[in-house]
Amino acid sequence: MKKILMIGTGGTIASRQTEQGLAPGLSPEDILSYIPAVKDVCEVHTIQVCNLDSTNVAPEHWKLMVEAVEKYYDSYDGFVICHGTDTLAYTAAALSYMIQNSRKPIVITGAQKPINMDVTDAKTNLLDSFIYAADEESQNVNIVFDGKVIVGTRAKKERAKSYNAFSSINFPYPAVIQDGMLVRYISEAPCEGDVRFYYDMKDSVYVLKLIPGMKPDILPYLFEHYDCLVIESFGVGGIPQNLLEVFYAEMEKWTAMGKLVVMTTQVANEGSNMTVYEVGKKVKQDFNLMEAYDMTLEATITKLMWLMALPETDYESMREKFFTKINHDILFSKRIEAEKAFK
Ligand SMILES: NC(=O)C[C@H](N)C(=O)O
Repeated sequence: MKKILMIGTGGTIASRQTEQGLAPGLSPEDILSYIPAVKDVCEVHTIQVCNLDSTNVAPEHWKLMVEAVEKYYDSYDGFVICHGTDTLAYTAAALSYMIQNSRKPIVITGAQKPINMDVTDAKTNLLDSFIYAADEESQNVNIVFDGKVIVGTRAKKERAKSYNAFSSINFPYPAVIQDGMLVRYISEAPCEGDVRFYYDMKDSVYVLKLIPGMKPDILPYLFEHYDCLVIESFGVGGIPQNLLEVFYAEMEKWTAMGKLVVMTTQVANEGSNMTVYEVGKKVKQDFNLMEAYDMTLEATITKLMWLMALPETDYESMREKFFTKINHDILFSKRIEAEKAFK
């Protein structure tokens, strides 16, 4: 029987009703006691690294999760992390960069309703997670939620209340769990070589969401105070005319300092392509801007945090690494090649 370590971090799954509203209070052992059927799936031990509503989860807590996985990596066959849903997609993406090439599965799950409620998705999500974690083929970082498996870099919380809170963006669901049975649609070759753990994440990233009529006055502040600016543009990508003058002036300084600007889109599905419209093509040409293409915003942000913390990484190698696929995060390799030719 497989040995799985369950790592508690808090979230609704671990929450109790209090006078101030729902708050995490259950221990991993308490949570586990609600799914006695797990004894037929795998042997589970538990630890807790924090007990937070995931609104409060930050890079320092990702580090605690990575530490727990590394410390117990050789003693267990897989890991199930219980997490709040609000920032679960960020944590799954962050852990995809912080724990790479793991032959053992790291499964992240949570729930929309506490496990101690009569009507809850928590029991199914948790039991499904153990079923997935105990499967021989499972590896790397994945989310198990509402009967679906979502690759760690591909999730987005798209529903605030429903049980099907997460969607897989620009990537298929590799597996589903139906009536306690794992159905795998996509198999991949087992990871070879050693698992790699990373601890440093540089959080000097700002996400600027464009709105119609936005004024350029915020740009100099952002360019001065952050090492990386992710611009959530409209459609396939472009910069509005009225921002351009300030944008160009700041970009000259910014790129000379080796800081990063990455363009992405507010549209959840299908990704960016700045070369389509005049509003995007020229800016991209002039500044050799990076584009997130089909990556999720969560993956884009956490990949940049990971990249910026790597030792002695210059702009060109950061750019190269940003476009290198990790845990299925980016697929538009043809476009990337075109982009290289485009420079
Ligand atoms: N469903 C949930 O888990 C939401 C909760 N606020 C959290 O993210 O911790």
